[in-house]
Amino acid sequence: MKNLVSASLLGCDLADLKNEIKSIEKAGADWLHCDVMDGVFVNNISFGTPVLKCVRKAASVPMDTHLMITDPIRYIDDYAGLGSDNITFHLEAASDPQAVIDKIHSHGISAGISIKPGTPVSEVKPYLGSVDMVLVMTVEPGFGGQKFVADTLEKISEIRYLLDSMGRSEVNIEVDGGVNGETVKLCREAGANVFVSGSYIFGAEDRKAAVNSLK
Ligand SMILES: O=C(CO)[C@@H](O)[C@H](O)COP(=O)(O)O
Repeated sequence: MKNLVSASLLGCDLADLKNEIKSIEKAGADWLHCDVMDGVFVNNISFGTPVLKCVRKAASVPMDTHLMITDPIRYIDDYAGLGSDNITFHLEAASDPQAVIDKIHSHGISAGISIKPGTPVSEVKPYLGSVDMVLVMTVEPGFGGQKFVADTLEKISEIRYLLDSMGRSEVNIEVDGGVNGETVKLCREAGANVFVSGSYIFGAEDRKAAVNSLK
């Protein structure tokens, strides 16, 4: 399975967004990871539709939208409509996760489901047959620059095992939080193939080398 790097815009200089997008695309990022936070599901507020519309115009690579918001079904039409290629929502934030997956799919785009470090695999298992990606948070969602939580590796292996047993090996497993040149190896060994990175790649002197080290 191909390794992909999804650059988290939360780690860039937001006052220079267009140039930052161009720079990280030139460095080889495969996707742009856009963290939408509502200050309720997580203790932080980031950006929303007005900013992502501008990101879509400035970017050439797929937009990987990560909704860290309560009751995400309310906003699927908006984030699909502005040009997201994938929308990932949190299992913990949705009263009917299957309805959210179906709504994302009704727009003809990829659907991801995410779990926080404390959420067991058993809770996401019922949805493994219908999602295109599982995002395992490797930090508590809300802030960039945190330390990788190694306990999450076991969950990645378990999800990869379940997907393989179901004949769904093509489903991506994405990891997000504290991903760098070292922790990426552990994630890959456990079965992840999409690596979200903010501070490690945007903070690097040589962004191309940093992106390559993740691939
Ligand atoms: O979703 C989040 C945080 O909630 C992430 O996408 C972070 O933005 C990743 O940042 P680093 O840990 O790579 O600095």
